[in-house]
Amino acid sequence: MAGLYLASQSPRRTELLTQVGIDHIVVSSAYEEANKGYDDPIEMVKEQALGKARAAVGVPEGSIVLGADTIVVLDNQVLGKPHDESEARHMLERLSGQVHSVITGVALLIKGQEIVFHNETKVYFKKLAPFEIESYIASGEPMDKAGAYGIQGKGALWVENIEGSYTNVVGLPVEHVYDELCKALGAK
Ligand SMILES: Cc1cn([C@H]2C[C@H](O)[C@@H](COP(=O)(O)OP(=O)(O)OP(=O)(O)O)O2)c(=O)[nH]c1=O
Repeated sequence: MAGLYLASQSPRRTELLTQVGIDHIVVSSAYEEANKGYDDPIEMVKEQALGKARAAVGVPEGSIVLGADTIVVLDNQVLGKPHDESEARHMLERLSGQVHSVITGVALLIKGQEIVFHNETKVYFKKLAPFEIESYIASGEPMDKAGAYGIQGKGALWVENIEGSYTNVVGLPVEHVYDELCKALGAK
């Protein structure tokens, strides 16, 4: 297989690929994310993922490139990464006791094709007490994560149930990526 280049600075995405044995090289992307101006959250994450993949830096000709973008959607409103602690607090207060979706858009540039897809997971959140939100914010965990929580960290305490892919919530639906890679390479 041609080399796979992951155009992402997210430590979770490279960890997930490594965990399932998909060899890859991490590179940066010159793409500037812009979460505004989209009516449809699914179109938005797909566009952002494609933008990140297309703008991957230092990728040799003929390589496979992977870009991804993850958001939380609650009541048709998009929650991205919080800009500051007060935004993180506001997001967690809104997620408390509710069901939300985590949507990841994925773009694969492979053999001259652009394969773009998304994956959606429903997440059922417990009710959070104010002291829990405050200590979570103090831990610093929310700040680089869509919706201000990490299911793979302390946020796991608040997740009652999920419907769909767990790895999708963490930032990359590896089972879906694997299937698309196999299809594109004619391996399965
Ligand atoms: C909901 C949720 C999100 N996240 C993370 C995954 C993503 O890294 C992040 C969403 O931000 P993204 O903009 O998708 O990704 P990123 O900025 O971290 O990395 P890059 O653009 O370079 O690829 O939220 C978790 O780690 N756990 C969770 O439970």
